[in-house]
Amino acid sequence: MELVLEWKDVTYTYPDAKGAALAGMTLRIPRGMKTAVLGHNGAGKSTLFLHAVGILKPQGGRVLCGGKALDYGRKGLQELRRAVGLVLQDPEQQLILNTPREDVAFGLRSAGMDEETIRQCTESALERLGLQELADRPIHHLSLGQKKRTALAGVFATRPEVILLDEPASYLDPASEKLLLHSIGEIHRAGVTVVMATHDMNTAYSWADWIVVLDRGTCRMEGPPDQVFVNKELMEQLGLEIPLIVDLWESLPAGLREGRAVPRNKEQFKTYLASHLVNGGGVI
Ligand SMILES: Nc1ncnc2c1ncn2[C@@H]1O[C@H](COP(=O)(O)OP(=O)(O)OP(=O)(O)O)[C@@H](O)[C@H]1O
Repeated sequence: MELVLEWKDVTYTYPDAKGAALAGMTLRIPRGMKTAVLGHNGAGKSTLFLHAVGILKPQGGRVLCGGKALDYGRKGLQELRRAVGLVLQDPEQQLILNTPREDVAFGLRSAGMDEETIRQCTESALERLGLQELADRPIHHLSLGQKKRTALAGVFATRPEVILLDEPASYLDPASEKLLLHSIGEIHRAGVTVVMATHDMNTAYSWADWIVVLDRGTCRMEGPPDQVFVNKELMEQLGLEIPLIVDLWESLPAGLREGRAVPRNKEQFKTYLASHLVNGGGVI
């Protein structure tokens, strides 16, 4: 498993804070996978991300990108920010210019690209995220979901190896969340490793290939979703919900489940039920 990012025993305490935000954080993000970072409020998700882009520097331990320890010199940080993009939870903190087209181009200009490349990369990012029709609309006229997709387009346009999304779906209605998840899928299909902090266990289970579970500044579990979520005891201990699909699956008689992987999404579950249950519950 090739790793794109790694935290090794990282500790960090904010100035004036009582306890450590990261208290010996050791975790791995595999290259190319869709990773969900789970954990309660205050578990350390945002602090983890701020370390990945070098905004915060470990007080103990190390952060690695592509197998190399981060270099906090000016050049090292410039390189790191080309490799790792961060999309903040609140797009208002990320969007600077007046329209999506101007804002996406601004990020590329800051990265020192020539005007023709800026134009091409801007158009391609807007198209990939389905924003062409909104490209020249004033940003303050966009909905929250559209602003979030614009912020994502700005980060994606610079073509980082990995994009970290800090609770991207927060405050979105289901339709806007679906659109945003589609956009995130497009970015992953374009070859970017995508890492998403989320409180939504159902989305994490269906969406992610790799799950990390944080608790009080440490990583308590990492692995594929079907291995992580079957550890009911730990999930309960951490007060995290079991995804509905896993819960329903486990309520089926053991004989029906034996030797089968837990369905990953509603469609797989429905297909399974349709082929195994007939006439109001009889088992074929
Ligand atoms: N700027 C800060 N100054 C002091 N303490 C902070 C600061 N930012 C975060 N903390 C503390 O560090 C710990 C980890 O916070 P962090 O924001 O990383 O958690 P989180 O998992 O992202 O939480 P949430 O789900 O609420 O966004 C918490 O105890 C929090 O109160």
